Amino acid sequence: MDQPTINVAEIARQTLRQLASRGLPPTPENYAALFAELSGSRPEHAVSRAPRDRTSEAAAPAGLELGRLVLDLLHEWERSQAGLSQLHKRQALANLAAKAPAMGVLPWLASLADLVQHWAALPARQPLSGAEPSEPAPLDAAEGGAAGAWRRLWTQSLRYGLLPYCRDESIKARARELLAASEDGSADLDALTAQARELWIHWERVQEETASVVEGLMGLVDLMLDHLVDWLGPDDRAAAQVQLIHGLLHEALNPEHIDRAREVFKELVYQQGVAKKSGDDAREAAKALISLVVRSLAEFADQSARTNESLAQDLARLEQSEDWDEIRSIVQDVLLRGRELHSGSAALGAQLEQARQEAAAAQARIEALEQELQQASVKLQEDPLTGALNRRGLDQAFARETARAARSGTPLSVALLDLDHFKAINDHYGHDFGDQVLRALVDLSRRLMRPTDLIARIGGEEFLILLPDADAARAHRALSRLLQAFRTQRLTDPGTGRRVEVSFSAGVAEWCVGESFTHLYRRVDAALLRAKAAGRQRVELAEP
Ligand SMILES: Nc1nc2c(ncn2[C@@H]2O[C@H](COP(=O)(O)OP(=O)(O)OP(=O)(O)O)[C@@H](O)[C@H]2O)c(=O)[nH]1
Repeated sequence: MDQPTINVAEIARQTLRQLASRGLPPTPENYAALFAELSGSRPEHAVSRAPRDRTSEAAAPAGLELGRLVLDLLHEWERSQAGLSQLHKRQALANLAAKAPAMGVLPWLASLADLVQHWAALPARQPLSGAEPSEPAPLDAAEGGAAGAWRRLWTQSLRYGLLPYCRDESIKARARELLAASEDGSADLDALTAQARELWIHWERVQEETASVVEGLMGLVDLMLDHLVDWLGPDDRAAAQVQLIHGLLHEALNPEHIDRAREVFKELVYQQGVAKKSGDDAREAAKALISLVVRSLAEFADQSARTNESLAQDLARLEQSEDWDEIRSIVQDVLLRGRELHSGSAALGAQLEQARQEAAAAQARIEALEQELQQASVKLQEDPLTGALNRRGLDQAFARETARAARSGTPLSVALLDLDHFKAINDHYGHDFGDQVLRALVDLSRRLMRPTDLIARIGGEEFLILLPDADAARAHRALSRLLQAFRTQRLTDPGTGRRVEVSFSAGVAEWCVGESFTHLYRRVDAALLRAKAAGRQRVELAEP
């Protein structure tokens, strides 16, 4: 026979009505018993007809005591069991709740009791190493919850923000450990916090160590560079390069400066290598020449000693000889020895001349090599379009000139120039004409300014001029003259043949002893900006 379909919600409503109409206390036991009665299932508990009192709960039938169950559930919910995450617990309860409508209250409560019993049977989770032995505060790992979002944020920060940048293996290992623990949804929050705290303390210590290593290395580099200048001797160029490296490393320790310092150093090492090779070659050639001369002189002396001895014998023979034929033969011998001596010295002369020529050729080769090196080094420092110094050349010139100015106590000024409306000139007359303007400025500055002044192209249409032995006022006058000449020079429009007037704006500053290039540039750039803002075609003095 078919079982009638039970409407659980309707029975639940009827149960509540019955509880009220029978005047029963609304205890879970009474509700469960009445529910069973109405639904036709076997009543597990007798309905307590007495008004609710404290003893009635204690007297609830064995097997399922709701109060106990609730307390146990609470306890197990808060406890951290080994191998059981909060997420698992939440899911288990959610699953059970979903089954409630189909199960009936008592079987459902029995399942809940089973579940709680299962949790209670699990041993407590061990706290993570380093954690304080305190009551664990579980991490709420529910995927959609705020705690879950925080956990994801935290683990992502560790994974993508910290781990890839850990150079120190010990930090990396600790961060990995912490990441693994954080990703395990069952991790205890207090333990994680303690572990994270340890990581940051360790991180701080490693950073401090790294900083002190860098500081120590910088001290060492300083010491080495100082002594390098002494070791290199009176080589102005090399000393300027060393000074440049020094300055670069002291301005700001960033990869760009370190790269530039490394390049300058490589060039210095190369130049010193070539200089040493040239020195070695010259020494070898001189040694060969001297040894040849000594050998030849010894041979000559030997030969002349032998000749002298023979001559002495001939003379003795001559003094004693009375026979004309013998005398004639002695004279012939003497003449022969004289010729031998002469030809020996002539051969020696030829040998010496050949050795001299070889030494001269070696010397010429060395000079040519040095000249090539010099030219290659100059090319490396030149802007190919205008022939002005490039940034690299300027760095070296700045190091050299500031060293010279500091040594001699003479002033040094710089001017920063920027062509006016150069974009419009390019757009209107074409890029080739623009290039011509750039070259014209460099040529003019070389013709008009002192031979010791140096012009460098440091940007598209930006130039920097170094003016040794010029204070700010003098530099200002020099730049104003250059501007005037630049504006009035003949530059013709390639299309119409008409004269085109071009100009520049400039800032001028006098270098203060010890001032870095960056600082000086900032001052002179501010003056240039003022010149632009004031209408262009002018030279402005920088603030001290
Ligand atoms: N012909 C040529 N033009 C260059 C070169 N390098 C940079 N330029 C141009 O220089 C122009 C610089 O323009 P802007 O920075 O706007 O400056 P500007 O037009 O001179 O304006 P102001 O400086 O404010 O007077 C750009 O059009 C660049 O294309 C180069 O080597 N040759």
